[in-house]
Amino acid sequence: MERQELCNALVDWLREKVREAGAKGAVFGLSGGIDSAVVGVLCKKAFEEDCLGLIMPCYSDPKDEEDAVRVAEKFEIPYKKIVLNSIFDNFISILDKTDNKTVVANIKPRLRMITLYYYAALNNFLVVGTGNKSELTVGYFTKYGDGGADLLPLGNLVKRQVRELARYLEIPQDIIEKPPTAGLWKGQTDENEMGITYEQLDEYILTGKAPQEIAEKIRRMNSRSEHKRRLPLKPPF
Ligand SMILES: Nc1ncnc2c1ncn2[C@@H]1O[C@H](COP(=O)(O)OP(=O)(O)OC[C@H]2O[C@@H]([n+]3cccc(C(=O)O)c3)[C@H](O)[C@@H]2O)[C@@H](O)[C@H]1O
Ligand SMILES: Nc1ncnc2c1ncn2[C@@H]1O[C@H](COP(=O)(O)OP(=O)(O)OP(=O)(O)O)[C@@H](O)[C@H]1O
Repeated sequence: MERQELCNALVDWLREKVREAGAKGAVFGLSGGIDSAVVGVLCKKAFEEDCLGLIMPCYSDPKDEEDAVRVAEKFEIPYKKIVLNSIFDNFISILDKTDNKTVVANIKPRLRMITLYYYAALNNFLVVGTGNKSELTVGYFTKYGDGGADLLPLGNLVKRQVRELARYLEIPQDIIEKPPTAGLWKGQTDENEMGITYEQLDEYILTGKAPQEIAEKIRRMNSRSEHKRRLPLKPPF
């Protein structure tokens, strides 16, 4: 599909799904990264003023917050900033301590999910998530954290296609080129943590081609994360 055609189709799809739900708009987290910038611009095109970008720093890099504000202002996306630092601190202070940084870091996307659903209910909006096909394929998201959403407009696009769409939408170049990161701890990057590059992952998803070792790793990650892409299991009786 041509980029313009794809953009229009996604905007129409968002409107249709929101209308079918009896809702009137969309709320989404604006992180300062490319995925949420694309989602924000698509939602603005679909719902005009009936959309809301939430900027929710939780000990996040201040540069990301600046980038999120820059996107919101450039595209006139209504936005609100909600700092989650103190609720995060309070929350971990009542939990058992652990050295497992992923377990602790996953609280951040889950606090954002709670905040997004609060504003969704307040405004009769749906929560629009930013997950793309590359992340979904290998389960690179927090279950019921950033994975908790009502609609995933980028869910059938690999990261490379999201970048193409971002260029078409005129997302600032430096945001398109930032190394993708979940921002859960200092220095984290998606590619380092996953142990594969988006180029390898996207190529495998689109063509089935990858060096054997990489293909096996992707298949393993896909199979281990199956539980994140389905509803919780229930007994068959
Ligand atoms: N077989 C199974 N059947 C049913 N449930 C199963 C299960 N295996 C684990 N689980 C459950 O899943 C939990 C583990 O999943 P989860 O809590 O998500 O934890 P986990 O997958 O370990 O961590 C999330 C990963 O996503 C990354 N991330 C997070 C947020 C945003 C982004 C991004 O770039 O956008 C990336 C993050 O850096 C980390 O590597 C277990 O604690 C367990 O409750
Ligand atoms: N500080 C934040 N404020 C608001 N929303 C956030 C923030 N951090 C993450 N999110 C939300 O969670 C989603 C997952 O973001 P994350 O930063 O983990 O990686 P990503 O998948 O590379 O997305 P992006 O390219 O938008 O940063 C974001 O797209 C955004 O919707």
